[in-house]
Amino acid sequence: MGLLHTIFSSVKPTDIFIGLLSLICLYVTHFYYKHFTRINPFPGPIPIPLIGSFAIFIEDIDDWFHKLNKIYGHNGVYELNIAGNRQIVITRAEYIDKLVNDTSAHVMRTANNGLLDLFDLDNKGVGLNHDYNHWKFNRHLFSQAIMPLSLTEKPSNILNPLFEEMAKYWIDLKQQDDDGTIIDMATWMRRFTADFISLLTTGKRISVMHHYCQKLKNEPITKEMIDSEEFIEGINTFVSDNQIIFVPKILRGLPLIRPRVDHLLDNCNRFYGKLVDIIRKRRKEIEETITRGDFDTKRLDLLTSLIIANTQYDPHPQKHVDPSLSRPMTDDEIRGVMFDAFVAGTDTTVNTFCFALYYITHHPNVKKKLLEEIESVFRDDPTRPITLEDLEKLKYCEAIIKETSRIRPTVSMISRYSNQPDEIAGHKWPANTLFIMYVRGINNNPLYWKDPEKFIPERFYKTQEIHRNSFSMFGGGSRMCLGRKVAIIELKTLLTSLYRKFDVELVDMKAPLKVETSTITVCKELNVKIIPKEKNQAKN
Ligand code: HEM
Repeated sequence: MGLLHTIFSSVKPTDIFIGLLSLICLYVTHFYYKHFTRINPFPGPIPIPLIGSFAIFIEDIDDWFHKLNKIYGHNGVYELNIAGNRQIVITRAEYIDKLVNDTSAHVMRTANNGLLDLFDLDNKGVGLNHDYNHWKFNRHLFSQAIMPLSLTEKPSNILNPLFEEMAKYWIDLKQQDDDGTIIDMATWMRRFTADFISLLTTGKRISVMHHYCQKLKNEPITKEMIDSEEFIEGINTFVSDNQIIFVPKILRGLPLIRPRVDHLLDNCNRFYGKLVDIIRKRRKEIEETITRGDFDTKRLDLLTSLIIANTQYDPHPQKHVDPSLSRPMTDDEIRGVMFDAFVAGTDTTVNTFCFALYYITHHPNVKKKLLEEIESVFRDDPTRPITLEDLEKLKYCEAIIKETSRIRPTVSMISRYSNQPDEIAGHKWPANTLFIMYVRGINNNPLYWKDPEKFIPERFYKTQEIHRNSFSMFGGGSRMCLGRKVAIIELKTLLTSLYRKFDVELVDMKAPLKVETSTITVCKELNVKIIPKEKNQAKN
């Protein structure tokens, strides 16, 4: 004790300061030594210790990637350091082949050194699940529940009346002397897709569109209105700020980061609670219908399919070679999958739809061709419900959706994490390397696309001329989007329904798209004027 006391009492504040300074110098020297002696050095911004590239905290991440692509991406690979993690960004189609098509090696999406476990996402659901066995089990059951749905008229049977309902609200909101209604399409679509996914997954609606309309009409606030707005808020907050989940644990306590983590955590826990409530209620309803003997296995929604999968009530019991896939799901596992359905299945469609609308309104020739196609398919009755057969015929509409996703993808960065040594882009990489496929860069690379900045849906008619892997809307390989078929049905139905009934004008033709990127590029606002067709024709 005496000796320790003597040592500490002889330490002066300047000694502590010098000690700390030496430690920092050592850390910084070590950081840059590692940086400048790294394997396969590729061009990219010089990182700052601990932080990496500071720009990520101040710029829109997609715009920043786009800018870096122009400066460093000429040879198809550049690199970044984000919060101490090296990321290899791939911008050439030929280099991503192995990442998307080698289904066995590149299954993981992240290094899992961030806060995934704090948010209970590291081994839950599908999208961010880092535990291979849990991911495989969840993906298998999610796919088994959603894929057959997309081959039936079920999505269309939900979408048709839901659009009619939304159209009624818009007309209802029109001022008497106006020829149309000015709406923020992004806000409406967020509500439409949430109602759609809720009906598709649970068979029940959350009526967010209805409550939003009540709010716009200044009707008295009810508990249902608050509940449904909270539901939307739960999805929106996660979509807008989920990047914070990838911040390394060591940085969590920093003053700029802690409040964002706490806010998102609070939001997630509330949203998880709502989903668990829905699942428990449905389990109870199923048990009651089974006891009464009127359980209907024909009208299954996604949630019911997940609850009864691999139980004696499963109408399509499957024998698996892999016995780990044959057990029923727990409520907690179903909650993870339902969370993905709402988070991955709503905003992606909203943004693609809003971007498409923006491009259509800026390209009268494209709009004209779309209207002609709609006219030719619905010549018999322009007001009848849209069927799967109609959607098959709407080829130009599909080309517009693809061209929109090429020029302005809503998911512009897709990651793959290699936990074993690997060879990518002609270089050998050690285990634990994170690769980012920069979709926007590849989709707009003049090597594969003539005049990439021009909006030309006709490109997608000549599929044989499209360079392999040069267009990615739904990713690829074993982690390819599970909702891709539903998404295309939804987008085609929405565009067709909208242009059958209304004409659409942008409120400000000069304004650029208002976007913000987290892991996806979100359309913040799209103000449009919706003019009912009869009125517009009368005016012309
Ligand atoms: C226009 C709409 C959509 C777009 C652009 C889109 C895009 C994507 C992309 C790029 C991925 C990553 C694929 C990869 O890593 O290779 C993905 C994953 C996923 N998507 Fe979609 N998606 C859309 C709609 C939907 C819908 C409607 C659902 C469900 C209802 C859905 C569910 C999922 C799920 C669960 C994953 C994670 C798959 C996994 O990690 O195994 N998506 N999506």
